[in-house]
Parts: sequence; structure tokens; C-alpha cells
Amino acid sequence: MSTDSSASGEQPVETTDPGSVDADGAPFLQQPDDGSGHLELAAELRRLRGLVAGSTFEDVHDAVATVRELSDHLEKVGTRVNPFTYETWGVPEHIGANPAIGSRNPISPPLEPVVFPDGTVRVELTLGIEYQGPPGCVHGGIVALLFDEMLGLANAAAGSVGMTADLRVTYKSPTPLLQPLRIEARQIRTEGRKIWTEATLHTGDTLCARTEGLFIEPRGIRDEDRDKPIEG
Ligand SMILES: CCCCCCCCCCCC(=O)SCCNC(=O)CCNC(=O)[C@H](O)C(C)(C)COP(=O)(O)OP(=O)(O)OC[C@H]1O[C@@H](n2cnc3c(N)ncnc32)[C@H](O)[C@@H]1OP(=O)(O)O
Repeated sequence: MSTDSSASGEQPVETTDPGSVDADGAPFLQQPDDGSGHLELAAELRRLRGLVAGSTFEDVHDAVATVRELSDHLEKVGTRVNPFTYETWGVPEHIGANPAIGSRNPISPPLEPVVFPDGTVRVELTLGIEYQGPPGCVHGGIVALLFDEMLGLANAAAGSVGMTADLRVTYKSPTPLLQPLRIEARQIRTEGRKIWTEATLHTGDTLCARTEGLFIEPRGIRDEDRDKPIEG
């Protein structure tokens, strides 16, 4: 286990030396638990999210009052993060808030990636009704979100960061809810600031979707500038 100083600030997010992984891959970009209960709160809200999106109710006005009270409480006791003041892409506050991988964001599944020695990044996950598009199927926009993130992670595993310039998703077969899914991503090649990355999404042996992305490394983050904040 090491820290990625190329894309991280003073509080780097832990990454892994791909050479040290076993056959199951090694956890990648693990997000620290600060012991505050924040991660448990996010996990409980994920449960709530599934219940709210996936249930019908006779009368839940009591629950509305309870949740409003909770929101008021969190507004009082929390310190708000300013998204415009992150030092780099790699700080835990940045990763933790991400809608796909963020352990502190109840919207995220979250993704829990592992990395392999060849740079392939893999996640295994199962999505509930709160991600539904067509009946019983994952929403195509959610598939695109997960792909975009996975391509970004494959870039990070290869030691680069890029803004998505072009993302092409081919949907081959419906992506089922409530079934184990597997997404694998890898960087294909780079040319100057351009980065090409691809990924697939399977359930069992069935290919549900695949993607190819073009990413552009932000100006000001190359070589000796890698530790500086990203500037357009
Ligand atoms: C450790 C933590 C990890 C943390 C991991 C976290 C992962 C997060 C992943 C999420 C990723 C996102 O969601 S990113 C958010 C969504 N994406 C965006 O908002 C991007 C918005 N677009 C932009 O900001 C800009 O257009 C850029 C940065 C993409 C490019 O602008 P630029 O920097 O001025 O680049 P520019 O000079 O125009 O172009 C450079 C070269 O790329 C080519 N190029 C530019 N755009 C395109 C394009 N769409 N299609 C083809 N080619 C293009 C140009 O022709 C040129 O080629 P040549 O002439 O040199 O040959």
C-alpha cells in the first residue's frame, strides 16, 4: 500500500502498488474512515434511499418530521466542504463526495475498486431499485456515470488524470437490477495530453455495455506541476 503523491495533496488518498496485488486484485483509492460515524451515516442513508425509492406507503408524515429533524441537526453540527477549494483531485474530501465512488455520498453505490498488476481496475456491485431505468433494469445514465468514473479510476491507476472530453457507451444487453455486476476498465494509450480508456460491464458472462472514453489531461498538471491544483 502506498500513497499517490502525483495526484494528491497534503492528505493523500491511499493507493496500491499494482505489483503487490494478489489474484483478487488490491483495494484501490481506499477512503479513510475518520471514526466520526460519517461512513455509517452514509450507509444508513443508502438504506433509506432504497426504502424510499422502492416502497409504497400509507402515511409517512411522521417519518418526514423525523428526517427533517435529522437534516436540521446535521446542518448545525457539520462543517460544510467548499468544492472550489480542494488542493488536488486526490484529497479524501474530494473522493468521498463523489456520486459513484464516494464513501460519504449516499447517492454512490459506492464503488469499491480493486486494481490488478496490468492496470485493470475492477468493481463488483449490485444495484437496487433506486437506480432503475426500464422496469428491472439499471438506468442507462447510471451506467454512463459508473463507466465515466471507472475510466477515471483506470487513468488514476496508470498515474494520470483527465477531464472527460468524449464518452461513448454501447448498450448491448439490459443491465439487470439486483444481480451481481462486474465493471472492468483499463487505460489503452496516451498521446500528449490525450488519454484513451475503455471499460466493459458484465453480469455473469453477459456483456451488458461497453465504453470508450477520451480524456484530456488538464493544463498545469503535467510533470513538475503534478502536485499543483488543477487549472483549466
Ligand atoms: C487520484 C484521484 C483520482 C480521482 C478519480 C476521479 C475520476 C473522476 C472521473 C470523472 C471525470 C469527469 O466527470 S470530468 C467532467 C466532465 N467533463 C468536462 O466537464 C469537460 C469539459 N471540457 C473541457 O473542460 C475541455 O473541453 C477539455 C479540458 C476536455 C479540453 O479543453 P482544453 O484543455 O482547452 O484542450 P484543447 O486544447 O481544446 O484540446 C486538446 C486536444 O484534445 C482534442 N480534443 C479536445 N476535446 C475533444 C473532443 N471532445 N473530442 C476529440 N478531441 C478533443 C483537441 O482537438 C486537441 O487535440 P490536438 O490538437 O492536440 O491534437
